[in-house]
Amino acid sequence: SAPLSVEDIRSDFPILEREFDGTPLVYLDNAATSQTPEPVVDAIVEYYHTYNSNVHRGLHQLSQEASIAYEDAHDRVAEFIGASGEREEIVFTKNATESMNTVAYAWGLEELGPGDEIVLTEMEHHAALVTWQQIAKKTGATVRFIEVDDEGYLDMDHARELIGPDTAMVSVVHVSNTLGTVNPVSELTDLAHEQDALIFVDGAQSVPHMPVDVEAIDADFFAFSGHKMCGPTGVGVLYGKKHLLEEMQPYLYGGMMIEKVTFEDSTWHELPWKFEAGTPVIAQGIALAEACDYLDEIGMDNVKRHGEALAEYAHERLSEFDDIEILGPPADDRGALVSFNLDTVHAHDVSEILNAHGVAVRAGDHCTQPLHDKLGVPASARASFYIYNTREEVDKLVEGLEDARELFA
Ligand SMILES: Cc1ncc(COP(=O)(O)O)c(CNc2co[nH]c2=O)c1O
Repeated sequence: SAPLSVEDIRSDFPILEREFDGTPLVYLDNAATSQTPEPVVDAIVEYYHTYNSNVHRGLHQLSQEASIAYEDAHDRVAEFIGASGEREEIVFTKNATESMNTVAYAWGLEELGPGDEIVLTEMEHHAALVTWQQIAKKTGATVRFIEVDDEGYLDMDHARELIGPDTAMVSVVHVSNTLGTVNPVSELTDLAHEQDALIFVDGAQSVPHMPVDVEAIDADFFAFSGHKMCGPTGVGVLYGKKHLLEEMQPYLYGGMMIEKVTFEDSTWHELPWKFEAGTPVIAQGIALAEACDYLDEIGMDNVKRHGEALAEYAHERLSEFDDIEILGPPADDRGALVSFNLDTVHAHDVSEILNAHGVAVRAGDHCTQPLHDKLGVPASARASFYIYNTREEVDKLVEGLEDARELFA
């Protein structure tokens, strides 16, 4: 694909023209949520303007149109991540968190028991860590954590030690939303499968930012959110290998997910509808398919290259300060984000002062409290990049930090 034209891309995001009392917005909080391009907004508006209807093949024209668009959106998302099973391997949820809970309840609650082990990493997002921690408490299973080293990499020797015959599930974040570490998910998948364990990959920070081929990785489950990849809030994706989703029982019951209901019992609809109880995320799912088109038009290799280049530049600029501690791997070996702390200034104050410069970063624990505890920091500030950000915006970040330093000197 042709090299990424940031100027052309920015013209698709009117929000980026916002100013606060004359100070232009510099949006660097993309790991929390990305902005939404006009074609995706237009897809939502077109749905509500022209074919809004409930799905599952009502006999009238509107429902037929909405049903086909919603069902086809599953196929489009499958294609985006290399799932050859198409819609049968793609469940639309409301977000990555719900996708992870779906497997934890529909598989974990049924399959796990005392003696079984769930292997996580110390850098997991709460969406995985708390979910598996609580399922372990309900089932008597044990959660274990692969250690993270001082550079923010997984200790793979420890991984090989932990993943063993008692391991039932490995759950690993593909790209850490705090450290920017890109984990070796193919290697971890091999380690899990050697022990007849399953692996769940949290792709919330990878699917939006790089080419992902779930079958090349051979992950059993993969989760991500539409709102981090130019889609709307309200739609997440659970990819699961077809045979696993076939074997799993639903954990949310109601309409749409059934085949036959009697007063005594019920049978379930085919995949993926078995896992989509009630009226689904229709407009959001259709818009997510549009977001896949938008990103593929740019080219995921370009998206990856652009985000990593900005993170590398930010890392280099921040490294000019001897009072800034950067979390995670070196500049040239990370995803599209940089978390850091400015000595003497709490991350929240950094974020406040950056906001006064129009710069939007996230400050806090980024839903990785145990990791921050391990690192010995209560919080961090995080700049995270996407397709519409520029080097000049990184420079604005640095200017804001220089102001923060002076204010708190
Ligand atoms: C690695 C990772 N996993 C799971 C989630 C959950 O996604 P959700 O269900 O759509 O919320 C996030 C969201 N991370 C962040 C959300 O806000 N700031 C963040 O860093 C994430 O970064």
